Amino acid sequence: MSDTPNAIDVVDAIKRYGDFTALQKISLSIYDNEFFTLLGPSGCGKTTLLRMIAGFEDVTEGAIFLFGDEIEDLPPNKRPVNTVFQNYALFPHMTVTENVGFGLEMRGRSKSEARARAGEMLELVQLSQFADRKPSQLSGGQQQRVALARALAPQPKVLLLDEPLSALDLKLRQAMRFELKELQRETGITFIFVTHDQEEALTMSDRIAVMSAGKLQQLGEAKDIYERPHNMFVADFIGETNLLEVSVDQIAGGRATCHLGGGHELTCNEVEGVGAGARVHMSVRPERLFLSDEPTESESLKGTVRDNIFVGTDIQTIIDLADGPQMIVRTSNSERGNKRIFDPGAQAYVNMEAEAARLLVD
Ligand SMILES: Nc1ncnc2c1ncn2[C@@H]1O[C@H](COP(=O)(O)OP(=O)(O)OP(=O)(O)O)[C@@H](O)[C@H]1O
Repeated sequence: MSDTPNAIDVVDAIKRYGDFTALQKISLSIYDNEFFTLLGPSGCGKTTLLRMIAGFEDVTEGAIFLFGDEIEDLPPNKRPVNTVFQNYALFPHMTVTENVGFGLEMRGRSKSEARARAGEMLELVQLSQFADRKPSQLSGGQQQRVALARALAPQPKVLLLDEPLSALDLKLRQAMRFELKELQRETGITFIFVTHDQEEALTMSDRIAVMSAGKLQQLGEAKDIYERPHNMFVADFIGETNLLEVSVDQIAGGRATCHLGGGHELTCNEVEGVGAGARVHMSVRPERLFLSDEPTESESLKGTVRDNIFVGTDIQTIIDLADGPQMIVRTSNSERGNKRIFDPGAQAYVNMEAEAARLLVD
């Protein structure tokens, strides 16, 4: 790591509202220039954490540092931080340029300076041709880009984005993901993005903090969180997964030997915190499974195909295991040449490599 201080360090931060603890001793660091996402279901405390960074909420216990300095006593308008909200909050009677320049004038910049900077920002978000329109004459996506331009205009070091895409329809939301990511790269500003949408988080973020019930569940790069979830909550919340209850018999050489309820033996990846004798869940992603009519050299579990569901990009096969619950196998259309699909009622083996099967700490 370089000597550049982290953009944000949250150290043992607790937030209480009366008797209710919204955040339970959260510690995390956000690097400078990073696209960082706080991801979790409604009510998990992501907005609370964002508002504490912005200075709209105080920290009950613990501390938050911005580029190495504690910010406890710094009011929101003195922090080098700006926020983009879900509902844009544009001024309806002002033009696009006036909306973008407004905050600058409030900060004491001259009218002409504010206009010039607004022009640059509108170029950045590719809205120069709409500079003289009123917000009501723009689409939802364009309005959100004006809100972004306005938030970026004062050159914050950190931009906080609170579910900024949730008011947009799906297609626009998907297009805006790339725009936001590009904007972050171009400006080099640290983005802290709040969402409950795991796909949004996976596609945009350098790193993701997964939260639930006021606790940090896991922090890591998107691929890492998807492929190596630490616990049941993360495995279940991010993407789709098969969860099987297993007993751990032995751990050796980075692999765990386990068995299912009916006794069938399986080899899984070893996971820190899980020892021999434990009864835990094993998670395996549906796209890491394949079907065969004979057992293979991989881990093979016998079952009966219940149904095949066509979901556009792939086929979802639901299979009742002889020795356990149902599993879902996903076969992408591009793999259908070399992976078999079985008709409902057929006997088949569900196969997985040991490295795809992951034990979870509950
Ligand atoms: N001012 C407040 N007084 C009391 N409780 C609050 C207050 N603000 C938030 N909470 C509670 O704290 C918890 C976390 O809220 P927060 O808004 O941070 O969740 P969130 O993860 O951002 O959810 P959402 O995605 O629904 O916005 C919730 O249970 C909420 O009801």
